Amino acid sequence: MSEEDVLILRAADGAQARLHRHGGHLLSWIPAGESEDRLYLSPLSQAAPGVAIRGGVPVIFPQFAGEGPLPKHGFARSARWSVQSAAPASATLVLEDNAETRARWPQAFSLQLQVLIGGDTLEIRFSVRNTGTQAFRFTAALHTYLRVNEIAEVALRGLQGLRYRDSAGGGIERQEQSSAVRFDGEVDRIYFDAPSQLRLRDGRQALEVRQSGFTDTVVWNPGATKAAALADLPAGDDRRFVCVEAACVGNPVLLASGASWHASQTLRALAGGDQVQ
Ligand SMILES: O=P(O)(O)OC[C@H]1O[C@@H](O)[C@H](O)[C@@H](O)[C@@H]1O
Repeated sequence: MSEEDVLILRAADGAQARLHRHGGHLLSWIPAGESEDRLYLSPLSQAAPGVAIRGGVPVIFPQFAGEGPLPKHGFARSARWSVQSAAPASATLVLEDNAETRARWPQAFSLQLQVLIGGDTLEIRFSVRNTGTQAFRFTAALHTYLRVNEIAEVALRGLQGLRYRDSAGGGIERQEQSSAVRFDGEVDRIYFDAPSQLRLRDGRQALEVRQSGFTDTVVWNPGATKAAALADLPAGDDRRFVCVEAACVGNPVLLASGASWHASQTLRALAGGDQVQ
């Protein structure tokens, strides 16, 4: 990955983050007082044109997965973003429509991704402005790869009772029965009308995952078999992350000409994962 396109954030309290202009991609986040990354980033990631970085926080826009005619997960994650501002503890990146995006999707838009760090918290604010003369619809997500020590020890709480689409199980709709989602093989689910707060624990450490403006939460881990087919993931690294994605999939957003849509995902590092339920 070309280092000249990487932005480094450092808060006065020691929190750190790194972003890449390719995809407007958050690569890394280390909370204050910690020494290890809370995000997973594949060492085989590439930031090449048309390719998405594997790990960190890919920005999915204007189409989640295969929910429309565009290439999987849309084009924002592999487009080159501009830096609007960068301060020690925050940065704002922007992507506007251009000849390349209009060739794929004939809409005028301005995307803004703002990353703020400090203490135990990372906030990612995402906004979409319709700068054209006609309304458009989109689906979107912040496809966050959370680093975990061992996937078998992971429990994700807060989804019990929710309706979800089981994408790994033929797209059937089910209702979550368990108080904690656990990972034993492929998990690929879109939880609809998700709560604003979830908790992820993996034995050693825990995280609070909040979202606002996004209506759904996608939970994904490829499991060993599907991971083996991902050329940009080292063998065994499917055990080192779980994606908890703040998303809008079930009800695409309809954005009128001149209107803006705002959403965010916030991560808070919690110490002592074993004690956290
Ligand atoms: O390999 P990609 O294109 O980054 O997609 C990763 C995964 O992204 C998730 O959001 C989807 O639910 C999965 O179905 C998909 O496999």
